[in-house]
Amino acid sequence: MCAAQFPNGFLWGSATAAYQVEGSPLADGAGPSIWHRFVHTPGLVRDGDTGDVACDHYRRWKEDVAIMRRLGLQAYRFSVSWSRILPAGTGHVNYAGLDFYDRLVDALLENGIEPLVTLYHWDLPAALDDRGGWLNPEISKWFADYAEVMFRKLDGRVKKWATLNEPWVVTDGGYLHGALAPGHRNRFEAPIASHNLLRAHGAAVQAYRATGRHEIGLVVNIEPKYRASDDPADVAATARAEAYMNRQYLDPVFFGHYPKEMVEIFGEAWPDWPSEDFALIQQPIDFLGVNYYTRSVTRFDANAWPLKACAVRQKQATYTETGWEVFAPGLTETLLWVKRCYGNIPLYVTENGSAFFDPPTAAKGRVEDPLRVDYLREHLGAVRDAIAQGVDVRGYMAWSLLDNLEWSLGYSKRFGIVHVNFATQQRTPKDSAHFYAKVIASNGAVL
Ligand SMILES: OC[C@@H]1[C@@H](O)[C@H](O)[C@@H](O)c2nc(CNc3ccccc3)cn21
Repeated sequence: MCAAQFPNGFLWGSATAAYQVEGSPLADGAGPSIWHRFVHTPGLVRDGDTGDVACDHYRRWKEDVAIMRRLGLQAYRFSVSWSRILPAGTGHVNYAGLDFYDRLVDALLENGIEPLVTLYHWDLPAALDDRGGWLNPEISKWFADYAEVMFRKLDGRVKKWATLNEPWVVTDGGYLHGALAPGHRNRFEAPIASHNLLRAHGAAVQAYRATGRHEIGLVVNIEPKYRASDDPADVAATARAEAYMNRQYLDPVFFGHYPKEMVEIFGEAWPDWPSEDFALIQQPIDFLGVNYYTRSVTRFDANAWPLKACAVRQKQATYTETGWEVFAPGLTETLLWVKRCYGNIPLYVTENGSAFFDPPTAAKGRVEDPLRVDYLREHLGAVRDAIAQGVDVRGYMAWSLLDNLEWSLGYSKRFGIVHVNFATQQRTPKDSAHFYAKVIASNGAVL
């Protein structure tokens, strides 16, 4: 393999998530999700933005598949809205909701695009939140039953499934700091939600082994932690941050136990877990999805709750609109770290991307986004470097296909390689999309 090339069969794609792009949250019998509730609670989302319309992908999916085809995408990672399938989260199946994903998958396959399906990307049915949601241990069965409905409908046409997207964000954002749905701020709830997310992941993998015939994995966000100094307090803070964000989910799945730092971080709020839970959590998976955006240079901070650690801004670095340092070597390091710590399990970079302000371009039909092109080029080079060092990376999904609802930040941050005019819903591939198309067509040789 030439150093400048990616392996034959490397899977080039892009990614979205249901609540961020679909719109029509209650159409055709769908039930509300916790994000539908969250965005309609005044003051929680910037500018009062909601996912009521978003990118109108629920209605414009054919147009969006055609855009993917024109860009030469080989794969499309998307998530299923649980409450479209099971409006109350359990029980009655809403066949109109199933039909939407059935048609989308068929259209992708007809256009030579492989679907990668995420079962949970943060949009819990509101009816299940009313029953405790991720705090109720029964959710492992609720989730497995939902997953089985999807497996029976789509498995075979869908050959790569992911149970959860970023359990760390679900817990840290939704239960510890409260910036994301369902907006709890409770250090006793966070570990329970985390643990039940992992139990639900394990139960869904078990269900897949009984009904599915292809591959299933987990998607985690990994942000490599670099210590700000050799001061023992900074070294310890960095170890806590790495355990909390990067190992809290991988250690249970691969080793059957939590990092030892979790007790130190949560103290009395960290329960003694039933040992039988880890047999469920440790179901073997076929691949790991890694979402990488940035790194964190980390120091001790006595006031930073609960980690007593914080990030140190880097003077010479470029930062994105979300305040994340552009640091492509961190992606190589992350992929090598996963291989070193957990073995050479097949990896997909399931999300990588950047939010930059896209200045209005004089040329009609063109959106110049040079900073996003640079970010993409540098990070694809980082993936290639990890592959050259023996990491089994099998694909890359650019985040995101479309500008979309950036959760509590509303539409203020644009990650898309395709621009969306939310007033008209017009899609315009950005320069980054045209660059990515050339990368795909050459299997990375243009990098
Ligand atoms: O923020 C960009 C994307 C977001 O739109 C996706 O839905 C989500 O999967 C996603 N995860 C990250 C990385 N993790 C993260 C870290 C801190 C706060 C929020 C997300 C970035 N993104």
